[in-house]
Amino acid sequence: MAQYTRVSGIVGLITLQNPPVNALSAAVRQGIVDTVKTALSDPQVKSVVICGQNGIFCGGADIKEFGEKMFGPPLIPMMHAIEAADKPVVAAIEGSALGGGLELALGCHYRIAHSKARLGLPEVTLGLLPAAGGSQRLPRLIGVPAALDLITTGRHVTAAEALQLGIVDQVTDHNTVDAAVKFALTVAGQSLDARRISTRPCPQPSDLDALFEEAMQKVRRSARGAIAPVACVQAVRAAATLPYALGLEREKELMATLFTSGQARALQYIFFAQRAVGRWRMPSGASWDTSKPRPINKAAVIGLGTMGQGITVALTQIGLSVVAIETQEKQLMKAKQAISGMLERGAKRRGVAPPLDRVSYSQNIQAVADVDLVIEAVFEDMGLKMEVFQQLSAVCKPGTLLCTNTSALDMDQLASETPNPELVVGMHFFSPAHVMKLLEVVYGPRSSPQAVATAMQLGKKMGKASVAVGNCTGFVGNRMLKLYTEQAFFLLEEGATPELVDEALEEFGFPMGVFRMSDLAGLDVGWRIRKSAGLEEPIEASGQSVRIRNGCRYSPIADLICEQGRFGQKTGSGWYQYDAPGGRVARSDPWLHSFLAKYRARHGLVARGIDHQEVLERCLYAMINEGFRILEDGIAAGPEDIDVIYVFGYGWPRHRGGPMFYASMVGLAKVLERLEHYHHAHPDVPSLQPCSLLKRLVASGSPPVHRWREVIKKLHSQL
Ligand SMILES: C[C@H](O)[C@H](C)C(=O)SCCNC(=O)CCNC(=O)[C@H](O)C(C)(C)COP(=O)([O-])OP(=O)([O-])OC[C@H]1O[C@@H](n2cnc3c(N)ncnc32)[C@H](O)[C@@H]1OP(=O)([O-])[O-]
Repeated sequence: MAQYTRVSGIVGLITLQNPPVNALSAAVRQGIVDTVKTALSDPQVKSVVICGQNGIFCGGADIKEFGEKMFGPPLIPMMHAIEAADKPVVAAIEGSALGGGLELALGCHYRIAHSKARLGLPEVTLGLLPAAGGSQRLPRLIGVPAALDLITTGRHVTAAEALQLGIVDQVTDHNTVDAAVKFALTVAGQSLDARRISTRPCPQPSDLDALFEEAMQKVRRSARGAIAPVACVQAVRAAATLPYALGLEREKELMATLFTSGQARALQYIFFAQRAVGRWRMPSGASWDTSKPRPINKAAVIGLGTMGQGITVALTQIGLSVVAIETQEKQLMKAKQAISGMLERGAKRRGVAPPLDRVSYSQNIQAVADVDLVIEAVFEDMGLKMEVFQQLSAVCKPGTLLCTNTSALDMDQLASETPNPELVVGMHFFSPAHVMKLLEVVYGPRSSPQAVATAMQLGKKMGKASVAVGNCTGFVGNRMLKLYTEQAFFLLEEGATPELVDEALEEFGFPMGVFRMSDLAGLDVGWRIRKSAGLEEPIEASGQSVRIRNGCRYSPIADLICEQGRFGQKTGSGWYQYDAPGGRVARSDPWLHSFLAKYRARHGLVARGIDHQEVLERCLYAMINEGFRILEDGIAAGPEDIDVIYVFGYGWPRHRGGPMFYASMVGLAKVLERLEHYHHAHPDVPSLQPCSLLKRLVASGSPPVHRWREVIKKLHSQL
């Protein structure tokens, strides 16, 4: 829908109306076509202004229409009609002008933006490219290098940067529509030839081939198998080498290769999943729209190790006053320096003053008496954490929310240490806490919906992808990761090498394979968790094989190399070799290969050929199977929760949508068949036994992923 009015006597004002972001749905496109025609044929009108309702210009094409049959006027002729107009058309940009929204503005003759506006062509983040002339007009307006940067990254630019790049003609701090109407009055009757961007020649970079070669190498390196960034480079190249009309044809061709691709569907699924997880629901029925968060003005962080420091920075950067507690003086001094450094660097990037005065430091837990929320981030030891929660219960004012950053321990056991377990939730950050986007908000059986609502809102304010999950060992992310890693260890026993496993996973799109990631994180972390889970080597006298734990197959390989002091990068060797402790470059290690050969010989294991397909099926399907168990247990409310956790916290390649979406793309029947195949081959590995929810979904015809919540709900209602 688009509304037409005449203002200031001679200016036709067209207002896009499609809340919340004025997306270019079929109805909006029809509205634009009609109102532009009205304005151009209205003799009284000398110039036109296009703006958006509710302080936002336009969020682009309507992504919700992508899966459906397209109807209504197409975008490109609509943009051409505006550009070809014989009256100046001015875009009044407030809030956002993104994707088709910016392309609409590029079809106009002038662009006025509010100083807080954000502009960009983020189509690549949806597995697409700017397909309404944007890949042809933007290079003509701002040059090839700048256009390549914006189109291949999809990043949003501020109004100030848009002015500097030449995307907009004016920036205002006042009412943008008024400014645009005033501007439209001044350009009425002026020639528009030079303002029609598509008619301009594209500025030619000095060495075009070298520039595009470098751009293509750059996107191929960072894309990790994503196809849209490559197509974006090809589209911009068309702008630099072809006349506009032929370039537009090329843009259309390339878009056709992307539009129906699995990657585009995966990326658009994640776009909506990221928004869906904000509409959280607990098994009790309490949910985001029935639970009011508490206001949080002052917070505290207990324990200033790496995680505590990052959490302090994340809280301070959103304007909270933070009390940072560390009992060890030396560590406190070290942390103070690190936190100040992170705050200064963050402030410099945002061009603001560093909020150092918002953090106060103390060794005395009494200092948290007047805060609204506490996040405990001390060493991962239950005894120590229980002590801290006892102290907090004694010190904190009534109603203070007590949160733990534990990554695997039972947060409900900690709640038992307080008189108000309803005020206890987990806030599981990922390292570095002020950078990583994921936050698992963990609720126990006694956590109040208000406590969950407060933690979720705080997460959103910190710019986190916050996901509400139930309390269990490892919550969602680490619980699934355990099965992924376990299969990788079994594959080593059966003949694989760390290199082969990592190669397969990195080819799939993970930034790092399981063994390189483990060397980065430190093998001792996993070793400590396995020990605290009682998985130490059985007493020889027990006669139990070292490769059996609790009656199930177990691989002690990682424990054995930890016993050698090989903890990964930090010790200079782990699954790979490094030049020195702290080295970053992983090199194959002959010692480890001979260790594996001796290990297999000692346990009578015969190495066999293992290909990439088996690595993916074993590691990913075991993880996915556990994902179905998590849904069955109600620990996660829907597949979107699991997929957002893996994409934003565990490096799952975004263009593959997340483990559960990937399973739906592969086909649930295929995943079930392969799991049954591997479980038959490895009956002593219960995690390979297909989950009943998976079987139920296959039996009910493998419904699409967005319909799984219904099946799960029905399942839970029958339980
Ligand atoms: C031809 C052309 O070349 C091509 C092919 C294209 O143009 S492809 C499209 C390119 N455009 C984009 O990539 C921009 C995508 N949107 C955003 O980045 C953000 O939304 C925002 C604009 C910066 C606002 O952020 P926000 O934080 O204030 O609100 P929100 O929670 O994100 O969004 C509020 C609600 O609006 C929904 N929504 C947002 N953008 C939408 C869009 N383009 N289409 C449909 N729905 C959209 C969103 O799902 C949510 O719904 P619900 O969850 O409430 O039901």
